[in-house]
Amino acid sequence: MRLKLPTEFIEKYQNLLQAEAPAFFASLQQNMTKAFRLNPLRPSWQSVKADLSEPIEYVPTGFYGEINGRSLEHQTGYLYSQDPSAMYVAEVAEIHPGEKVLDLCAAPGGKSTQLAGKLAGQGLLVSNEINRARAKILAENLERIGAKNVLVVNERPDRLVKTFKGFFDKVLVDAPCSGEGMFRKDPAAVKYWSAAYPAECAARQREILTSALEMLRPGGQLIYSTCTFAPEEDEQIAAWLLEKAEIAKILPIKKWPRMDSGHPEWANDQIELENCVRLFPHHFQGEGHFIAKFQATQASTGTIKKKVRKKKKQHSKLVFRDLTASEKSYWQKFAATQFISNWCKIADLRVFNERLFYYPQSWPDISALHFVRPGLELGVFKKGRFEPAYSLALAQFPTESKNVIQLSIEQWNQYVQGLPLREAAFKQLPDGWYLLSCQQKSFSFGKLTQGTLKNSFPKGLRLRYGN
Ligand SMILES: C[S@@+](CC[C@H](N)C(=O)[O-])C[C@H]1O[C@@H](n2cnc3c(N)ncnc32)[C@H](O)[C@@H]1O
Repeated sequence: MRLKLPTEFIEKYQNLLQAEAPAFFASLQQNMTKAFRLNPLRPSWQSVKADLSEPIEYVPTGFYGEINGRSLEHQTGYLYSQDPSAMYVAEVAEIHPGEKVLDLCAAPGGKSTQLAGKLAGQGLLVSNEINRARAKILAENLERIGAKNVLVVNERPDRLVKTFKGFFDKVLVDAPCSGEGMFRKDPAAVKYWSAAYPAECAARQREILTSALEMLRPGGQLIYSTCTFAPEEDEQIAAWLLEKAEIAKILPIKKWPRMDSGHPEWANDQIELENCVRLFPHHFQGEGHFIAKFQATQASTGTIKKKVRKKKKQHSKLVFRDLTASEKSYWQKFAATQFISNWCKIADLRVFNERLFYYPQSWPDISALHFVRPGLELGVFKKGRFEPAYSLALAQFPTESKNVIQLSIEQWNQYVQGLPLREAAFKQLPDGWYLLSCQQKSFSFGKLTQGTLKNSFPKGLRLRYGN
């Protein structure tokens, strides 16, 4: 179906793009280019079952093509579907394992899952999403890829500053925007658009960025991106950032073939704005993105005077605690039967609401914040026992585990629909918890009792399967 573009949108881009405008408008009527990424956190990730015949040159883990969201490979976090232009943002961030990284506007997690892969389990990723429902989806996506060193929080950016002032090596602001690059994917974005909308979004972006700068360490890097073409939200925001005392300079971004430079003439003519990158759908295979990268000064951050918002309500201080002696023994017993080599030291574990989390002491205390995932959930203590969590199964490889049951693809399909499994062969095995694996991909823990594998697959995820 032909997309009906608003007249003011057409006039605006006719003016800005001049001779290129017809090609730009035509590209918005074309089909989207589908792509996906492989997950380097998984063992043998390069030999996953998927069509890898069209690699994306600027993303080492990226490929053009469509994946099946219900496939074993997707459900066990080997593959992630993502717009090819959105994939360049995390590449630009040039993450090194061990860094402390904030993804401030993170749901549903396209960039966070990529950033977590680049951290390779070292350092810390804090993924924040302001919208609670979206934050839960973000947590699920990060769980699925088996990320161990990620905190998922659900806060307004200004509320994060007290906890994380000057803390991060890198902050990504993939800002809420007027979404002009989403027109092809989501025609509702066209209906939402008005000539005034980019300026409204820009005001919100400035607010978010003000908080982002405060959380950057001196000399750290800020990566700013949008999926819109509006100069008000792109070059003009970059120009505004360049005027900030905290920003030393705008860093050049490598332009691969068909990537455009920023347009200084669409802001204040500062030539440095050419360092930004624009991905236009009439030049580039993808929906469209704008990316800019900034270096913070070596001086300390956090000098900006911000509007102080009134607190709506004081929420109670959440309590993380150390394990009790009996919890320690339940956990140690479970770990001894499961792990070939135990990567969770007791000192790195904390209990919150009877749930056990991998949350090393070196990580900042997030108990004053709303959060969705305070570290990797390992399991829950119930009366006199420990039950391992789904998220631990996704972060644990069959090759690292002692108690594994290998299931066929048919059994996997039944199990993820919530069904128990009964097999004669199970009767030979001792009762207890097993890591369930299919084609060497772990997907859940299951409790075996007298030959029946009870179903422990999370109820909320079961509904998404079925034939
Ligand atoms: C472009 S989307 C992020 C996409 C995500 N980075 C990804 O790659 O999957 C922007 C996100 O910002 C969130 N957001 C909206 N208003 C916000 C605000 N005032 N502060 C922070 N985030 C906000 C939206 O809910 C949305 O999830």
